[in-house]
Amino acid sequence: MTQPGKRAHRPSRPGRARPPRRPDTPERPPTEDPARRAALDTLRAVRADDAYANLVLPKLLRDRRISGRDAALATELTYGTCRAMGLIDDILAECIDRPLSKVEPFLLDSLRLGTYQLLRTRIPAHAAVASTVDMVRADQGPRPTGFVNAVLRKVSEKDESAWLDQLAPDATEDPVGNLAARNAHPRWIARAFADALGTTGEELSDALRADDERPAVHLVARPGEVSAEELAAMTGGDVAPYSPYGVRLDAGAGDPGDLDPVKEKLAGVQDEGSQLCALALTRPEVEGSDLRWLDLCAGPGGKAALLGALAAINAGTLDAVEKAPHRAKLIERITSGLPVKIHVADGRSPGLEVGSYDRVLVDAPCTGLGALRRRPEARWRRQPSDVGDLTRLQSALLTSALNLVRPGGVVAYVVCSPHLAETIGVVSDVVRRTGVTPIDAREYFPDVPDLGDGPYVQLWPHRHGTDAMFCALLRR
Ligand SMILES: C[S@@+](CC[C@H](N)C(=O)[O-])C[C@H]1O[C@@H](n2cnc3c(N)ncnc32)[C@H](O)[C@@H]1O
Repeated sequence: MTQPGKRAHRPSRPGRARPPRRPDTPERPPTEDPARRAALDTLRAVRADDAYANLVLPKLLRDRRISGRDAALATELTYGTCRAMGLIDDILAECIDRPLSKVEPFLLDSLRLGTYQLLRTRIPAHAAVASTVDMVRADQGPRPTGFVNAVLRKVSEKDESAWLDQLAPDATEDPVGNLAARNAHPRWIARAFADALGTTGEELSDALRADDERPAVHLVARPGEVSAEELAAMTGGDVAPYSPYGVRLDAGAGDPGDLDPVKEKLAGVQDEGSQLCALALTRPEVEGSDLRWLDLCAGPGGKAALLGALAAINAGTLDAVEKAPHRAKLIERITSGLPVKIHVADGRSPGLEVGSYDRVLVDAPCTGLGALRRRPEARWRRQPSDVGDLTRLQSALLTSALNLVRPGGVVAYVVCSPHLAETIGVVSDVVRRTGVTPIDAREYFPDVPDLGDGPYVQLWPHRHGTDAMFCALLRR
């Protein structure tokens, strides 16, 4: 299944044909099977409109007033199907005698949802098949129901482990391909993880498994507003192990946007790894002034809000640069009341005073391979060809940051990816070209274990329970 060149790992996207509109509108809860209907409609939006499941589904659940067990089931089915999409398609391809690209798109969405239920849930096979057939009949009439029924019955003849025994590459000949298949990851991403970890053994398996699990929600307490302990008490969460502002909630804790402290802007939703990388920028000593901070890629503003609150406490300011105007608006909303000035500009030439900042954050655009667990469909959408353009942009942004920071000041280069080209590759190249000095970043992640040999820090879900954030600290 995941052998190189044997089959593309991107799930089939058979066109954008839209199914006939159903009589239900998003404002009226569907009468039958609201959970599966919400999951199916989200899968359709992900396929047809390149939508993000974690944006579409919560809105759809709210609009249709779906809550409780139905909401939990819809979430499990949607995110689970998205995460396992490549594996599901490889299995479906074994059960259908024409290419998946020739299967009517709406039927393929339904088959994917049915297959996920058969493989990875405790829903009885007859219920998984019957509920899928019912939805197909309700949408498309009786004609395709025989086909759907027959395909799902074939899928149900084996469990996931038996399918993997048939489809996964041999573990001895291709350990990376085998682990990729067994943890529903594209092979190139498993390879990138293996390269960053320096192993194709057990730790790679742990990393891929952790990446396939639904993550805990992390909150950040706004410095100066509320402490992590108070936030934990308000939300029923646990104080996070490493960030002094962090709180962790259970993976199934519902929509964190509904929590009062988040609504009242006492707290935000932010991975603990992101908090640690933003804090690492503020921790190395700088001689002299320490009042002017810059965030060069600031949208949507999570780190800018944390840095802005810390700058406020120190009577400093933060300039926040963002290229996309709509994302600059999000920074405006999240940092209102803080000493943050927003510039809609290209960070490569933002028109700011050269050599004038004490600390600069470059939280560069990246593949996001470090946050795949939070974006269920992303692993199948990203392509290896994305990496080259991104590393060129990352290098240019880091070079610009080094130009904007004053001598003796600090730059933090951060990406949410463990891909070596985006991490050590970019930083080593810029260090070589500019002659700046890397600082041992591990010192500024106090009490965080398993940080390797330095000087850069790579966090991991399986080691730290955070996204796989990378952080390099450089002194000009
Ligand atoms: C990884 S995100 C930053 C996340 C942000 N720091 C946070 O914590 O919320 C990268 C951001 O850089 C922006 N961006 C992309 N190219 C840029 C450029 N040339 N100059 C400035 N910003 C850019 C993207 O629009 C995106 O908002």
